[in-house]
Amino acid sequence: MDLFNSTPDRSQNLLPHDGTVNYYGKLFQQSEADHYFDVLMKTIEWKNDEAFIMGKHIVTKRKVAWYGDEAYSYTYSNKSKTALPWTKELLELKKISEEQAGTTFNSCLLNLYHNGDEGMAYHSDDEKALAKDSAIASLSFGAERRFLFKHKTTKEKVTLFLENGSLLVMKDETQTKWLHRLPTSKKVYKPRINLTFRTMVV
Ligand SMILES: O=C(O)CCC(=O)C(=O)O
Ligand SMILES: [Fe+2]
Repeated sequence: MDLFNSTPDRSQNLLPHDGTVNYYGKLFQQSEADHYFDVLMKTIEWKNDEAFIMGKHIVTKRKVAWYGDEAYSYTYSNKSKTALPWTKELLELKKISEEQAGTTFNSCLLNLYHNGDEGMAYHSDDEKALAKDSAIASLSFGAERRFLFKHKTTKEKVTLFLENGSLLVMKDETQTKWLHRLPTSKKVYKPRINLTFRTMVV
C-alpha cells in the first residue's frame, strides 16, 4: 500500500459481504466540482420533498429533484412524482458515471442538503420501480459529508466520507442486505448536492 497516495483503490469492496460498494474518490478537480455545484444549484428545479406518512403531510428541509430519459412517474409515501427531461450538465454527469461504473442509467434523483442540519435517515433504495440489484452511482458536490452503511441483520457498520466531486458506486446485493444513511452533523455549515443515477424498470 502506498501511504503517500491518497487516491482510493476503486476496486476495493468497502462491504465485508452481501453487496459491493466502491469509492472512486474525487473524479473532478476542485474548480470543476465547484462549477458543477454552481450550475446544478441554479438549473435544477429544486423542491422540498413532500410525503403523507400516517395521515400527516410532511415537508422536508432538504430539497429534491428527479430527472430521467422519459417522464417516468413514480409514487412513494403516497406522493407521485414525474421525472423531468435531462439538462445539459446532468447528461454530462450521467455519461461520466456510466463510463466509470461500466453500466447505463435512465434516471437520477438529486438531493440538496443546505447544511449539516439536513441529512437522510437509514433506508435502502430497493423500491419495486428500480431494477433489482442494479448499480446506483452517487456523485457528491459541495460540503464533505459522512456516509454510513448498516447490515440489515448483523447490524455491522461501514463508514466513509463523500468528498467534493467524488463518486460512490453501490451494486449487487447492497440495497437488499444493507441500509445507508447520511447523518446530520453539527460541524457542516455549507451545502451539498448529491446525485444518484439509477435504473428504473420501464
Ligand atoms: O446524499 C446522499 O449521499 C445519499 C442520498 C440517498 O441515499 C438517496 O437519495 O437515496
Ligand atoms: Fe439512498
